[in-house]
Amino acid sequence: MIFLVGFMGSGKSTVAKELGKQLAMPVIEMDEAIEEEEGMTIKTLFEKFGESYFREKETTFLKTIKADSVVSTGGGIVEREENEIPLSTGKVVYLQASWETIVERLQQDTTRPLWNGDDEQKKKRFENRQGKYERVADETVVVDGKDSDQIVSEIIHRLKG
Ligand SMILES: Nc1ncnc2c1ncn2[C@@H]1O[C@H](COP(=O)(O)OP(=O)(O)O)[C@@H](O)[C@H]1O
Ligand SMILES: O=C(O)C1=C[C@@H](OP(=O)(O)O)[C@@H](O)[C@H](O)C1
Ligand SMILES: [Mg+2]
Repeated sequence: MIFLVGFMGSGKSTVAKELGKQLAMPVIEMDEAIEEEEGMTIKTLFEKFGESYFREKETTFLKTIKADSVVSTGGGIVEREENEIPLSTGKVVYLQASWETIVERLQQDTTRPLWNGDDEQKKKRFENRQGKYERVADETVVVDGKDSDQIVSEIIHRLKG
């Protein structure tokens, strides 16, 4: 199992697809799976039931993953300490992006419920999570200025070595 972790916009969903292809492993996109189970978008789910409801679903789903796969987690997977147990059953790869990269990529984004409010609030969330990603990571890959092919190659190289 390979878990990709990192802040919103670090490229987990994009990289997971490519990495799965290259390694011929199934890809599990946690947000998509939760959207299917709940029959609504993450955005609507947050609006209707709030963040803690989503976190429950996220933790429950994470625990059910059994197949050897590439898992694209949501950026908030590190918000609950109990998620560290299922994460520790696989290799955790942290896609580390700078604040500038995140802002550039998510400037126009309206789909992520926690990518809202003023910049200071968003940056606080970003800074608060850095140590948490580092804590769960087996490997850290800096993504700034790299395309997904480069990132995928680097992940494969790291996991081999
Ligand atoms: N290596 C990359 N270089 C430039 N843009 C990227 C890269 N990886 C992803 N993106 C773009 O950044 C945005 C967020 O990517 P996404 O894979 O959804 O991240 P995450 O799942 O970590 O939130 C998307 O618009 C995506 O096309
Ligand atoms: O960082 C977060 O708390 C979240 C990140 C999102 O996934 P991405 O990291 O793929 O954007 C999604 O799970 C939800 O909107 C909450
Ligand atoms: Mg994603």
